[in-house]
Amino acid sequence: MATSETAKGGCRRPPENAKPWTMSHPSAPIEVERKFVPGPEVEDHLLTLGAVLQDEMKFQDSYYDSPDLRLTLADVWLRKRADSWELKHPLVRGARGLNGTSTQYQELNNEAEIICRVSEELGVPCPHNLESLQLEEFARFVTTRRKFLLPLDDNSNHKVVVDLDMTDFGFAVGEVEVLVQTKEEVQSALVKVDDICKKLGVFSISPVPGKMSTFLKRNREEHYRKLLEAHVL
Ligand SMILES: Cc1ncc(C[n+]2csc(CCOP(=O)(O)OP(=O)(O)OP(=O)(O)O)c2C)c(N)n1
Ligand SMILES: [Mg+2]
Repeated sequence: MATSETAKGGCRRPPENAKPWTMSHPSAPIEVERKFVPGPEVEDHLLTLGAVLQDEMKFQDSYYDSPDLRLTLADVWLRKRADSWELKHPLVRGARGLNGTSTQYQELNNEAEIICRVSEELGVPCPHNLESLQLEEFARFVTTRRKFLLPLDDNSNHKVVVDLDMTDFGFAVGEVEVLVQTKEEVQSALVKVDDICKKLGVFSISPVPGKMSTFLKRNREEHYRKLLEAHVL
């Protein structure tokens, strides 16, 4: 996480000849994830697989976009979780993070990098802080999460995390997630995520809606419709 000095002290711009949206970022992990509908027996199945409850947490997410929804229509998701800014975007600019029934997004947690990426997407010069971009909050909700960690197996060195989430608008969803550092690792992470979903008995052949998609469907119909039209959700 950037210190506020880093964030306010100016953007670290990429080199002139770089195309940052199409590069891999050594510091930015790629989240490979599959959502599922959690049944009443899912925790028992997790324990049978040797998972341990790593954490129980409650956090509020606030999501931001420009008034013309330019970020989310490009499948770029800017949020403030607790006091930290976070950005998720597809691995290649113009592509989508939803690939079949799983998702792959690069995650940024460094505030200076986030500011530059957001301003790049908006087509404006990179400012010193996000507030200057006059983004608007379009969603805010609280999630209660039980985070399970699965044991490493012999065939894969991927750390698999399973989150069981419940939102303050009464929506429950589960996620099987692996973080990798390079695009080359994505395929094997996908295999691992699918394998765990099958072992948990939660493998679905169609995409399972997440918290955001459900929030927008219930609260921001027009925004939801535009994202469907743009094939973002
Ligand atoms: C199935 C599916 N999920 C997300 C998207 C796109 N998208 C919508 S909102 C959004 C941002 C939130 O990502 P998600 O993993 O759904 O939320 P959460 O579990 O709270 O974040 P974590 O704690 O794992 O970092 C994305 C990527 C999509 N198109 N399809
Ligand atoms: Mg997630």
